[in-house]
Amino acid sequence: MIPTVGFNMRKVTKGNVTIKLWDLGGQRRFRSMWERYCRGVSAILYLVDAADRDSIPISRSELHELLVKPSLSGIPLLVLGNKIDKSEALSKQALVDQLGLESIADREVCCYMISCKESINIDAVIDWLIKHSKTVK
Ligand SMILES: Nc1nc2c(ncn2[C@@H]2O[C@H](COP(=O)(O)OP(=O)(O)OP(=O)(O)O)[C@@H](O)[C@H]2O)c(=O)[nH]1
Ligand SMILES: [Mg+2]
Repeated sequence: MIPTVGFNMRKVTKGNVTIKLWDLGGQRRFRSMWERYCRGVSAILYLVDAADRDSIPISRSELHELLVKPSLSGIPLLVLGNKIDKSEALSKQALVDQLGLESIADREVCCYMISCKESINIDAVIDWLIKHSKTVK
């Protein structure tokens, strides 16, 4: 698989709900775009590699830097710890602690541990997104 270069847009339909998703590149050179694409959205989904323990401090600072933007205040946040199929993956509690999620007080925050590879908890993610989607005219 190729890392996201810039961004991709996808529409996902479940039942009678269609969700428009922007997949933003995580590489350093794309991070300055995040705020622009998060403005006005129904929810922000922040996906981290829970098995890449060395990168968690950077994920933490980039997340908190994003969330202080006044344009994004109050937007619900779903943090996903991916790759739980790997033995070195952090536990949910360790991820929540290391990302400093408890300190986020200005919005709804939720965290799920998932595996894209083994399709673990993906349904819960889609249900959360549907619950937080806004109806557009
Ligand atoms: N073991 C395991 N590998 C995964 C899982 N999800 C993705 N990968 C692998 O992780 C690598 C990176 O995935 P990508 O989707 O390309 O990367 P990305 O995280 O979107 O990267 P950016 O777009 O740059 O943020 C690929 O080799 C994937 O096959 C998972 O749940 N478990
Ligand atoms: Mg990507």
